[in-house]
Amino acid sequence: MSDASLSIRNERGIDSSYTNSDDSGCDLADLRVRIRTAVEQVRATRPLAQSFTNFVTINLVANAQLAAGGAAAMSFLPDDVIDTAPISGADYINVGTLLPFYKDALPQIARAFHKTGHKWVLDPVAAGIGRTRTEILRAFRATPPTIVRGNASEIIALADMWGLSAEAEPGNQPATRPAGVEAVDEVDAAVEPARRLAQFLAASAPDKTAAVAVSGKIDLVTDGETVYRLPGGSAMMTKITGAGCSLGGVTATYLAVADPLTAALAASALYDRAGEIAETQSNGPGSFQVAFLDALWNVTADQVAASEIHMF
Ligand SMILES: Nc1ncnc2c1ncn2[C@@H]1O[C@H](COP(=O)(O)OP(=O)(O)OP(=O)(O)O)[C@@H](O)[C@H]1O
Ligand SMILES: Cc1ncsc1CCO
Ligand SMILES: [Mg+2]
Repeated sequence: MSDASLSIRNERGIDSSYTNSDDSGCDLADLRVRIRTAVEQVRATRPLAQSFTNFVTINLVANAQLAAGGAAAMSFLPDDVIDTAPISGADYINVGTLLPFYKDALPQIARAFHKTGHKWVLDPVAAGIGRTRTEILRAFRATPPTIVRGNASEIIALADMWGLSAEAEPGNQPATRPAGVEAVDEVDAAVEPARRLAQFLAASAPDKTAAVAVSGKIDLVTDGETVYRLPGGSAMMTKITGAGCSLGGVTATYLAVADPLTAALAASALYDRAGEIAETQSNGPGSFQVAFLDALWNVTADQVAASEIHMF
């Protein structure tokens, strides 16, 4: 694994330092093609990505999926979700606000997805908090998602919970947990947990591919082998609720048309570019959210694909 930093100037001139060769001869050039194709394909084919998500941000998740060019459907009933799965390119499950019946409903849905090899994205919101959430997240270990997307503390807590940290055993209390839904850890602290989680997910996937995405000031995406860092976005994204949740929903939208690594990178890059554009066109959290949805719609596939990506 090389620690050579490979950064490419994007169209907005955010970064101009090349500390490695250019994209030629490395996977990054190919990844950029895959990212651009995923963005274009979503806009051309409007894939459905169904969501079972929290009540706080459900509207933003659906609107962001539509603004990215996809289609949305929200449901909380296992029979609904399982019946719709065949026409949903990938599903999104977010455990932010739980009700008692979810303890049976969510593992039932995950088992059905596992049986059919249906792709899904997990957002382990508030991982480590509460017995019910912990039971649900532990149950997913036997029927894992294709992508896990969360903030650093959630990724660390989930890896601990699944016994994937060097010191952890399944069932032990996680070493860290978020403060409510907010991270208390830096993205860099989640590199190893994210890599181990991605390796675990890939080993259970029918085609042996998976990804983990950790959001923050600099996003991190890994397929278990290579770690990618994507800087950018806007601090205003933390002043609206659901930037992360809707990023998970849009990741599922891209997963409907792309492999897990491409889907996670495309969603992160799309959010970074849209956040930057929205910041220049808004005047506070309310107008930022509106400008952000517009930017998700208007940002070009080339802008997303040209994003600054560092590969480690
Ligand atoms: N300080 C920051 N500067 C720039 N972009 C940021 C910053 N913090 C987060 N982001 C971006 O905001 C989006 C959401 O990430 P965040 O880590 O806030 O998710 P989250 O904690 O799961 O959010 P939520 O649970 O409120 O939906 C990502 O696209 C990320 O890149
Ligand atoms: C604020 C909040 N509370 C439960 S879920 C959620 C959305 C951000 O994760
Ligand atoms: Mg979150």
